[in-house]
Amino acid sequence: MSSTDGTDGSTTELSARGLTRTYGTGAALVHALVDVDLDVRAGELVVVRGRSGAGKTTLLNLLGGLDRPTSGTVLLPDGRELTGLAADEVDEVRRTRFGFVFQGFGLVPVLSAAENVEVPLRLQRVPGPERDERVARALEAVGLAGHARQRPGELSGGQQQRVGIARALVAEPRVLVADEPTGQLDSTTAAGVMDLVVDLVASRGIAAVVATHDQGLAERASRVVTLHDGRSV
Ligand SMILES: Nc1ncnc2c1ncn2[C@@H]1O[C@H](COP(=O)(O)OP(=O)(O)OP(=O)(O)O)[C@@H](O)[C@H]1O
Repeated sequence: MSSTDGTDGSTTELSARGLTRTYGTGAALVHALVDVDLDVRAGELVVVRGRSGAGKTTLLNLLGGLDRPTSGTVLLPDGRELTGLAADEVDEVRRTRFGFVFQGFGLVPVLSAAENVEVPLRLQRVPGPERDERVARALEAVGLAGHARQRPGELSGGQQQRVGIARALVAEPRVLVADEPTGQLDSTTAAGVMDLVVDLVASRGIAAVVATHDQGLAERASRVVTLHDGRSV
């Protein structure tokens, strides 16, 4: 079941209301995120910008169910509140609905590119032959068909992040959450990875939330959210 309340009939994949996250107490209290509302629809690329410490990672972690807000909610299209689910239900939602891409790639160094991409499918207990086929397709989609057997240490930074993107997309998530995915890449390589993200969002109709300082990506976004001291401005 899914709600279709976008003006073009697209599904609202995530709906955040009044998201607030504080850390610490007393004099050490930090207002990392304050009263943020955000809808992310299928086929949309939402870019989150803001200076270091503005709250970008905090927002992405709450949207992706990696952290819980101090107050506020994140609603899923089936009507459930992600922020109100038990830990095992959140894990299930993360496995089946989300793909994550990280600044540091997050690949397992002793596994080949293909084995890294395979991890989410193993977690979902997808049978072996189907896993192989889907991994091959995912690597091909990110332009790495010929690199399946190489380990991360044998790949360039841009290639490693492409493996990270293939891993995020192999289980066909509805939402891609990427926290500064090109933060460790030179500008030319970063542009290639961003092109890939834009293409994949458009061709697969997934929703993407990307925290980045990349001006080029912001210009191609469906929407830009700018955070300042935890507030959307
Ligand atoms: N676990 C934590 N405990 C205490 N304070 C935290 C914690 N995590 C984040 N903060 C604080 O919350 C604020 C927002 O941090 P956040 O990491 O979301 O910012 P950011 O915009 O992602 O920054 P960057 O661009 O440097 O990654 C900062 O003031 C940070 O110091």
